[in-house]
Amino acid sequence: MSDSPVIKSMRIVPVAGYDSMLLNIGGAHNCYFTRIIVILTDSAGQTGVGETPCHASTLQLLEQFRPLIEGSSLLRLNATLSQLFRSEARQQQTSHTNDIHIPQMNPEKFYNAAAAIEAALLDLQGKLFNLPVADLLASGKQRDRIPVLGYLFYIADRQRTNMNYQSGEHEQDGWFRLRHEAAMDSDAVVRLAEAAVEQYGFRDFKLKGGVQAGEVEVATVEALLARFPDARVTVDPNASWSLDEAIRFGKQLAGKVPYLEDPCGAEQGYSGRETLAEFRRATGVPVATNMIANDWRQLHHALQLNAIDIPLADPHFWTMRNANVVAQLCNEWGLTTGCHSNNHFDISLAMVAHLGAAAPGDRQTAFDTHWIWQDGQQLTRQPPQIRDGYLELPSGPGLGIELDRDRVEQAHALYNALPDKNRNDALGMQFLIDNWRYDAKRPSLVR
Ligand SMILES: O=C([O-])C(=O)C[C@H](O)[C@@H](O)C(=O)[O-]
Ligand SMILES: [Mg+2]
Repeated sequence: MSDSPVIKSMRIVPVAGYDSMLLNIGGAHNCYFTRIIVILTDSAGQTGVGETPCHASTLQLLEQFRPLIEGSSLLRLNATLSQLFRSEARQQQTSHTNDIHIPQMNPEKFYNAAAAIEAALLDLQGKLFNLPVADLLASGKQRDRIPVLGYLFYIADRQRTNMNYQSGEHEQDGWFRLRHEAAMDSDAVVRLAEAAVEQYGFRDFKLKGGVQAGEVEVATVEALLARFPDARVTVDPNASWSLDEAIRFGKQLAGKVPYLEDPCGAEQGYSGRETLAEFRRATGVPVATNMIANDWRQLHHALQLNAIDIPLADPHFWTMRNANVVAQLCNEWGLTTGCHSNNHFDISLAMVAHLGAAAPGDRQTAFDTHWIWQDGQQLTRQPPQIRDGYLELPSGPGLGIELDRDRVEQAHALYNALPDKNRNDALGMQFLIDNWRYDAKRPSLVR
């Protein structure tokens, strides 16, 4: 024990990358997305890494946790993380919001910070024991490849903005070119899906909804199903449909989609958990959520109401270990395991791969990942690969990835050069619609 490695230093590195003009209820993704990389170095000279969404308050929290992490024993990871969870910062941030997809309104910075630290510690422990992180999660490694879905978006015309969206014009035809081009109708989204299948072999798709009128988005789902009759296709309108609309669209799609994600939310004095329970009863369509079951207390209420079938436990919102516990509960209680995602680099991709690899049982729906929008901007030497619709678990101990230090420094320099460092999806949207403002109950183009 006295020889066990000790954490010598914690480096907190905000980084930025490029994104397409992807539409959601919160507006249009900026041309830049930001993340935080935590790099721990231990007394044996090993490094462990974690990644999490970036926000100024998350950076502050990570700084606050530095004295707890530096000097801690790697073998006492449980005690260190327990201390973190007992900290005042967590007590102050227990409130959760439905606006989880609008990061500037998301108060879960404690979890974001804890998730990055926990992942980096697990990476180090894995290296110490020569085990993959999946084997350090309570259920242990169950598989080597994880089904993931093609996350499709309507894409706005970047040329209508003066923002620094990348063009992809130097790319050959195919996914890497198309992902930068406007895609505002079903035909264009089907073309995107075709290119994504060609590149990654997906059999599952999710359309990010909450953008156009519900009828239009349902028609896009049907167009995808017509083109890929054997695929599993769903839509996530981020609770922008009313309960009545959700039931109407749910009945239309019943039997055709494996689940609907947050089809409705809080309205007229009823909570999102209550309206989703009514939606399930009325339609029989399974419900996935990343909006109303994001901590133990919310999950408990959601399950008591029979409101959901698939908690999309994102390791960045729960931490990897807690998300694995959710997966264990899903397995024991007849629910389905899934995972939410935002734009991310390949360290998060590895975190998600290990989480999926450790989920027990076979009721696992294809995990979300936004990686296809960032593929090519890796911060590691050999990013995990998506082939044939599966994310392959990297081999090697820990998370199985090796940082590319040059690329990390470049991404850090890009972050430092950004004028506005916190995410604001209203900005791009205002080029499309004057004075556009977020409205939780209206798709972003319905104004
Ligand atoms: O509700 C969800 O699935 C998300 O939060 C995903 C986000 O909407 C993501 O697509 C984004 O960040 O725009
Ligand atoms: Mg969602």
